Amino acid sequence: MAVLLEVNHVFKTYVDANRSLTVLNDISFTINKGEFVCLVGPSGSGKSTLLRMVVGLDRPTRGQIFYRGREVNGVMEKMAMVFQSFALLPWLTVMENVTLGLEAKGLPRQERETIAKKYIDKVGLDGFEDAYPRELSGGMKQRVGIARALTMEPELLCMDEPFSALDAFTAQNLREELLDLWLDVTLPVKSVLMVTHGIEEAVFMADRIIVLSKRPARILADVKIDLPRPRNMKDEVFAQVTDKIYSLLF
Ligand SMILES: Nc1ncnc2c1ncn2[C@@H]1O[C@H](COP(=O)(O)OP(=O)(O)OP(=O)(O)O)[C@@H](O)[C@H]1O
Repeated sequence: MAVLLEVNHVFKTYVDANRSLTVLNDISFTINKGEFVCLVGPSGSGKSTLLRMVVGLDRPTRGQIFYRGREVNGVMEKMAMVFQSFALLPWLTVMENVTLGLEAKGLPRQERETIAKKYIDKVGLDGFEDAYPRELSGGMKQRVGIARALTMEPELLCMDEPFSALDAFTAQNLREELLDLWLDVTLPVKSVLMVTHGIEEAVFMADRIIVLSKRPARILADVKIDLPRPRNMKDEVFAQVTDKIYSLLF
């Protein structure tokens, strides 16, 4: 199976004038083409730090991260990020927010808007192109965040707690839609790496769950989730798998 991402003995220590804080302690794993991988762990264990390094927004103190064999050093093509806080610019419309990354790439306006429209439609925001973020619900704002990431046509979509700011009903709808997007063969997204606090969410979505220890984080387990899809959170086996992950953490 093709390896997309390789995280190789990564350490991260934050150093400032008064202290040094080791957050990640020798993290290694790979993500294959086609996999949906969730990263879970206690608060402050360095999950967001790891994700930021994967997409090139930060650098390991030691160790290396490779994307298709090329070392990640700065933001790379083929990867895009969706943030918990949506990260929308309030003074821009949906269309303008979605085209931001394409603008940074220097694409002409017409082309930007054609690509953006495709993904605005894919996430169900057709008709909201001229709306401003303040006019949107939380779920719609995150749809904008997802559409913006998709315009980068990533193979690996990285997501940092993308549903945790949403109400339960909206979050579940978006989880199911995200799985549809991941399985949609017309889209470039092949694999997903998602950080989450929710063990149930991870078991619902992932092929594999990587469990981190408390800080400085090591990998406690890399658990394959073999449940058939679509998964049902009310199933007995679902509860058993969820309990197994909880027991690793608590
Ligand atoms: N730029 C930074 N400078 C110094 N310390 C930082 C920086 N970014 C994060 N940290 C610290 O590193 C630790 C890990 O943070 P991180 O956000 O990666 O954890 P997390 O597992 O994603 O947490 P949570 O689940 O609460 O979101 C925290 O103690 C945080 O305060």
